[in-house]
Amino acid sequence: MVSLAAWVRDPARGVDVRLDLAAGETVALMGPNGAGKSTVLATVAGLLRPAEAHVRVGDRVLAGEGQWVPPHRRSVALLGQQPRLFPHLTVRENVAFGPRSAGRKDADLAEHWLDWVGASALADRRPRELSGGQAQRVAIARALATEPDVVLLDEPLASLDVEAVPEVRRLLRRVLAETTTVLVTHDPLDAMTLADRAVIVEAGRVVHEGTARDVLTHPRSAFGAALAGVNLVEGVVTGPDHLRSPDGRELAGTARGAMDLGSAATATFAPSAVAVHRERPGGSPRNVLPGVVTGIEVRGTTCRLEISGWLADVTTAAAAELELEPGRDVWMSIKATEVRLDPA
Ligand SMILES: Nc1ncnc2c1ncn2[C@@H]1O[C@H](COP(=O)(O)OP(=O)(O)OP(=O)(O)O)[C@@H](O)[C@H]1O
Repeated sequence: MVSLAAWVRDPARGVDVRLDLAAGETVALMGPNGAGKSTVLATVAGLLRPAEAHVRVGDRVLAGEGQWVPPHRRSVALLGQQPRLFPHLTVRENVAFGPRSAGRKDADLAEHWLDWVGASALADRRPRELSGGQAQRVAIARALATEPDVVLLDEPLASLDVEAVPEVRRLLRRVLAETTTVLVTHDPLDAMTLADRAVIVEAGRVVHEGTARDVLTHPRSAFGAALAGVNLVEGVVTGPDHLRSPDGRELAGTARGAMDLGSAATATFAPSAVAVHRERPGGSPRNVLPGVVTGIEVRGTTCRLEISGWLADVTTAAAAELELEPGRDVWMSIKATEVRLDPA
């Protein structure tokens, strides 16, 4: 196994990111939409040639120092959300394509990798005759059949049906164990369970890197906090147990350290601590704040809502009953005991 070092600088896209992976390491590359993740992967794969790129795999220079190695000679496999199999070729021919282009006539190679992903029985089918999970397994076989030094996975589970995810995830775990891999994912659980390290990029820059657990449990950015499933509000101390966010929202919480009036602090609270109402709730000592629903993600029996920048988890039944939809005005209530205040 070999190391990967990449420095991608693309002023046109506002991207300036360095990645260093030890041989065999798996790094989860995470960040909001437009942060630059795909730009980094495409550059390493040789599909994009930004203003400046230095890419080294082991002791081979793929980009920089006057070199630009074309994609098919990089020994770098990129697997995206969509399997992108050739529609007119059978599954076997799809898997054999990479090694054949590289001059390897070894017919057993395709069979070997199809077997490895548990897709031997599908060898004579065309891509249109495959389910999403099957097609992604074949795409993994096709990527591995070239025996790449580096594997780049761009949200490989994102477009799969929920039922197909566990099997493909299991397969990916085996891939990761055998190669140097960059995994772009939005799923904190995948980052924690599949990756050795996580690198968070925001607006084209690395803002945090470390073990996945550390990055996700001690988030340094609103994105990291949202990933970890925690609301993180940065603000100013306005009372012994109070914080005001830059947009003027006041939160009462439980202080975990000395809170000096006027100093910076953060409030963190779980999405499950947020109750959502159509009408302004009265009564008990709670934080009661108005908001607008900006996002809804159904996750089985629960529903993750984004309400004016904060995350709230409600049951799917409750979301239906409240007729929640993007644009809807709602009220959030959060118990002060559920809001943790930390001096910055
Ligand atoms: N073909 C292009 N030409 C110019 N700018 C682009 C192009 N594609 C993307 N960009 C810009 O480059 C920046 C980085 O985009 P990139 O696709 O790398 O982000 P990303 O982190 O992969 O996002 P996502 O999670 O949405 O896939 C963004 O500002 C984007 O608008």
